[in-house]
Amino acid sequence: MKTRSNYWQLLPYIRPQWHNIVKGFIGILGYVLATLALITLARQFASVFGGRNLSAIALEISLLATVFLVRGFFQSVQDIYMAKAALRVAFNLRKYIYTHLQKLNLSYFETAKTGDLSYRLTEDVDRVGEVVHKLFHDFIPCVLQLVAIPIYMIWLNWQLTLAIIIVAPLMGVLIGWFGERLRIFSLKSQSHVSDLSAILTEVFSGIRIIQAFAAEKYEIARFSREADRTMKAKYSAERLKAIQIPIIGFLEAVSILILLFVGGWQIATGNLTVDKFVAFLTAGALLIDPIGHVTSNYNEFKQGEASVDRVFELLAIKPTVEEKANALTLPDVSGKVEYRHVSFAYKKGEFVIKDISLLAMPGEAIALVGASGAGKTTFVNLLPRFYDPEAGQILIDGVDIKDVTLDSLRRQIGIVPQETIMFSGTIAQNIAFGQDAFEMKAVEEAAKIANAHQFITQLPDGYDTWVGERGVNLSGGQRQRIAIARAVLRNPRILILDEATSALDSESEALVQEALERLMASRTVFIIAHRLSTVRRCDRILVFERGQIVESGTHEELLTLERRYARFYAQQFS
Ligand SMILES: Nc1ncnc2c1ncn2[C@@H]1O[C@H](COP(=O)(O)OP(=O)(O)OP(=O)(O)O)[C@@H](O)[C@H]1O
Repeated sequence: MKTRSNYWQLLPYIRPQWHNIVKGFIGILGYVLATLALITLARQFASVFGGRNLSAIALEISLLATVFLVRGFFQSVQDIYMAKAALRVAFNLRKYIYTHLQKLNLSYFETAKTGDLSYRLTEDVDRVGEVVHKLFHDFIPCVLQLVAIPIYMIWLNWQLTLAIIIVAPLMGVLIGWFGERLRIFSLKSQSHVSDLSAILTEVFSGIRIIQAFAAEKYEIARFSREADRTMKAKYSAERLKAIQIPIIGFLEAVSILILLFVGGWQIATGNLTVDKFVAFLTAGALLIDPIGHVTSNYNEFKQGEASVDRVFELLAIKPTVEEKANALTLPDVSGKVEYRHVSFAYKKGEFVIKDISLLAMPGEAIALVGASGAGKTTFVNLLPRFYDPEAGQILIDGVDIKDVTLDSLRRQIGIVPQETIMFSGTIAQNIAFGQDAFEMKAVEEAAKIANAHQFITQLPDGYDTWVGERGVNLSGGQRQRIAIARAVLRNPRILILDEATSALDSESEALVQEALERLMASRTVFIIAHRLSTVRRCDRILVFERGQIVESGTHEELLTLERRYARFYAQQFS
């Protein structure tokens, strides 16, 4: 059971906008006062209307026109400042969530659906912004009118006021009931839409596999099922609104009929003048609009609450790798890496790394070999703190990596992954990834070291060639050399390389290999090695098995041992 609406959590994002909101409120106040002035003028108008005094009528009309103008001016003031406040709330919230997501652990993104995340950051945040806008721009002014106008009406004639508001409690109950049902339908519909968007992201990124497996029909059926659920949930909400509007409309009509009856009766008995009745009717007419708005706002708030819930659900996820409050900046290191009795489990109790100790000296190249699932990737992922170990310590140059800022730690570690991801931008921007300002000369130098300069200069726009989404296609070997250039430019003392397993043509492989060797020179390197040439050339080879290092030594030493590595070598590399 939810006790407190997540809407309250929006308060810290709304508060900084107070100056815009105050300006908007001045607009609202002016607007409500002008509305009350309209009612008074309507009463005066009714009293001069039958009097054949043309100049009095003209004066009243010009006064009415002026009040309408003033009212319009205040409405604009309110519109401008409230829109500004609401858009800023949405902007800040979106930025905050995005920043928060960047801090979450890899493990979160391994299970999260990217389509769903995008939906929450775009559509859901937009809807939250709309709700804030509606609240200040529509709801609060309407509520103010719904308070001010009835007070004025009571002052005019309390019996008539009573007649008009007699159905209000029933209306309130109905609006509340419909609102809650709408919130539930909305939550369902939003979760279906984001599932839909998750399917789309999955499908378009895996379209090759889908076509290769001739799974189009299967995917179309899956998409249709989800689209159908989305449609049904939306239809349920629309059907509910379609029933609600005439019911509320009928209740409004009933209250007007009661008003006409009581008014007619009071005029007949001499307890009410016609001009007062006209003023009263004007006030009643001016109430219809705010009642309609408050009803639809309430529905929108209930629907919007689903988005607010989904947005704050993201913010509630806490990163498990956290920086200490007093974290230090890791100074430039020489590259000595030490693992001390390190154990790690993705799931409680299921250890993937079991009590490993290791000392890597600056400049040492260490190959990690072993069967798939033995824990090699996990082991290296602990170094940049993508995960934190359950037990043990990892030190760089004698400093515990938990004592330093993530930024300063990760800046000292270069990673060349198996699959190079290209971000939308130019080749130069991709090499200088993560830097706003970079020297073109340095980028070119890095590309030269990475054996990438030549193919880049042959591209139509050279270093300015657009890659990534809808950009130029690069081969596997070219992408790898870009990744190497990225690492060269960063110039880290420690390197993590995950050698690509996919076969490159021999020319490309030679170029990549040469680039890697230049990159590795004089750095501490952990390389998940698949190529025999790499393994042999490393200073030390670690053989992983079920989360432990079972053999360690040079290629020759391990071969003479004639144990796992020798078997492995015979199977894999012969
Ligand atoms: N994010 C994760 N969540 C849960 N378990 C995981 C996760 N990543 C890896 N594992 C498990 O941890 C174990 C070690 O995996 P890891 O990827 O480190 O092995 P590896 O030796 O690098 O294998 P490969 O060469 O296939 O990449 C495996 O049993 C794997 O299923």
